[in-house]
Amino acid sequence: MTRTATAPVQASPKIAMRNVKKAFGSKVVLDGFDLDVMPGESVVIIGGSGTGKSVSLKCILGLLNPDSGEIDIDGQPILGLSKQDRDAVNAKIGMLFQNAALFDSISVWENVAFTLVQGEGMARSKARDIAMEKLGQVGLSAEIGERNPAQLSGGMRKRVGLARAIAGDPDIIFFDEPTTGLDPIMGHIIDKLIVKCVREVGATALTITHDMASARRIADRVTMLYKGKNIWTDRIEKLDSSGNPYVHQFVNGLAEGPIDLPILKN
Ligand SMILES: Nc1ncnc2c1ncn2[C@@H]1O[C@H](COP(=O)(O)OP(=O)(O)OP(=O)(O)O)[C@@H](O)[C@H]1O
Repeated sequence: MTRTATAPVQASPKIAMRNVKKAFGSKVVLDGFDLDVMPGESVVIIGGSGTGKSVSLKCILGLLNPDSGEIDIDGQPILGLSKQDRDAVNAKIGMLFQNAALFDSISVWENVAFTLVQGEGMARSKARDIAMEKLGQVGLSAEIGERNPAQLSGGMRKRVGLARAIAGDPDIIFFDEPTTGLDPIMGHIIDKLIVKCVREVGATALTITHDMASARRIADRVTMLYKGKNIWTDRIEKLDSSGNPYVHQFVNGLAEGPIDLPILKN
């Protein structure tokens, strides 16, 4: 980026989470989660199973209400919004679900066009054209668009889920474990498609994963969640030289280290 010496540009975050706390009964899951995601940036949240990665995404989407803290999107506080205002915020967000979450009772293109038709009231013929274009962006033909999702492999279903996530040209895309259930080669292909599509749409991306190979391919920055807090946040290139023993243990999948594994206590 070119900047003039006299006018430094300091963009404000697309997503800002400040001291977000969330407990379920006595179980504290988020205990002061802080994260800024800048416009056009791809941030990956890593952390062990049950550390609250999904809970943090659900708090941004309004599916869960934090107990305290602040979440802003485009500088606007989004906690406590009316349903109508919340829906308007969520209309800016695309989501690729872990299992792709396709409806098997309708065709592939109808899945991709679902929000355009149901949410935005777009005419079916126009929505179909957009769906076919988005399927093309993820490398799927119009012939696939006419098929039933049940006929597709896991990798193809992920591509359809990605096409649906970008169908509305969202400002923000969430990726929930995008490579789970895929073989390493298909995981690599999906990661490359994610990077390409996020760039083409010009979106800001937030991904949760424990697939470190995937994180390295798609992240600009990474934050590690442990015991409800971000214990380390930095550029992905710093992952192997973090100097943080928790990050080191997690990234290298070591059985020995400082990470407290509740499962070993049962
Ligand atoms: N609606 C809920 N009610 C009660 N507990 C919940 C609820 N949602 C999540 N939890 C608990 O919060 C903790 C964090 O869950 P979360 O799904 O965010 O973990 P995660 O880091 O995404 O894990 P994984 O990598 O295994 O998907 C878990 O102990 C989970 O049981």
